[in-house]
Amino acid sequence: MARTQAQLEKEDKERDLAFKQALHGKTGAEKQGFMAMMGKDHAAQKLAVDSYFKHWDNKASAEETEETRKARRDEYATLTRHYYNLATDLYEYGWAQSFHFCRFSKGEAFRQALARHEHYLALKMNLQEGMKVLDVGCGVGGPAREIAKFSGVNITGLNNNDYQIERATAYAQKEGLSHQLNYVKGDFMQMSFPDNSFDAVYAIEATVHAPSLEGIYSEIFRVLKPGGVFGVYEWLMTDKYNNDDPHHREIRLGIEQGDGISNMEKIDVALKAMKAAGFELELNEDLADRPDELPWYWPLSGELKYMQSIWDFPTLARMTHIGRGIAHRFVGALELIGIAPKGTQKTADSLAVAADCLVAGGREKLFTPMYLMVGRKPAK
Ligand SMILES: CC(C)=CCC[C@@H](C)[C@H]1CC[C@H]2C3=C(CC[C@]12C)[C@@]1(C)CC[C@H](O)C[C@@H]1CC3
Repeated sequence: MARTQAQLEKEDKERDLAFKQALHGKTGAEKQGFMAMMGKDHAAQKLAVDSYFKHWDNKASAEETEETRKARRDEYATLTRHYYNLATDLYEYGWAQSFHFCRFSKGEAFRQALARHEHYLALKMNLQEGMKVLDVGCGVGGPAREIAKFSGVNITGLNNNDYQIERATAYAQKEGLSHQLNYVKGDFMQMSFPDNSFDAVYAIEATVHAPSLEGIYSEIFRVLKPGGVFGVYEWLMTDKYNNDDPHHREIRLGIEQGDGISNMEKIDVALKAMKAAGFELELNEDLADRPDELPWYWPLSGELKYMQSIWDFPTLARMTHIGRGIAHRFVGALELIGIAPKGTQKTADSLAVAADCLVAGGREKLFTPMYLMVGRKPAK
């Protein structure tokens, strides 16, 4: 079916900052994970919940229409911003400060594996000390801090969510990395940076939030200096994904709704988008296809037999069905008595659906969160 191009949403940075202040108050720099979740403004949280879930409630994959999907793409920026308004604390509580998946090696601790995935991208992009680098969709800055330490580069983190920027800024300060890192609020489809600004740009599991891959890759191409390099871990449906198969569609929609994604594409679309944007593709590989003994999705599958370090138990236990069940019911009870804001359990349950669909997508090889592409902007 022919697709109408998504409109870009009009930015309003003052409105977004005021909303961040209203919803998150002082939780941004002062509270962590679970405690931060309890400190939200209830009315503002309701607005974020309604604004996010209006795109998903009563819209099952079997009845999904192109109009429904277009409405999500048209509101990609608001949809993603509110998703992270709702999900950031849960991510930090139940995962880490690096919001991405990774490959796992035997004997390797969870955080070490996350960091290795970040180092691997820096290596493949050949990042060198002193380079001016852009991190597109930087989350709370876990990867930027690691890559800044690993490669000695200076990184600008771009993010459309003020709450994440506040947290990323506080973490950078705490780790004494403020001289190498700075954060900018903005929509990655319409960046405020001039043409030819950066030596390198990377995006770790972030550009999937764009309404169009060609749109985001073209914008990245624009801000890269000639000869500059772009490296990305992309979330994509594989060639095995069949859009006419109801089971496949259910998995894709489950991932999209629980992960704030307006439109997830297949591998061939991403490859064409890189070319159309003007990149010379130097590397493309689905890292999920490597014959690893420990699959990338295992922490979400709750298979603790794969755990490599006993010190990981407190984090990994939270991701199991039991761990999730206890935490989600607990926040549900707090919601009932008015301590947690309304919608906390709904958000957590939606993440749990996403987790199951991510695992199913991984097991059935329908989905990858680590399609690696490295492209270069021609020097002339
Ligand atoms: C959304 C994108 C593009 C990237 C984020 C990838 C992952 C870091 C997240 C995807 C699903 C998330 C879930 C959790 C943490 C972060 C993810 C793995 C939880 C484990 C957080 C704690 C909750 O109780 C359950 C969540 C399940 C999904």
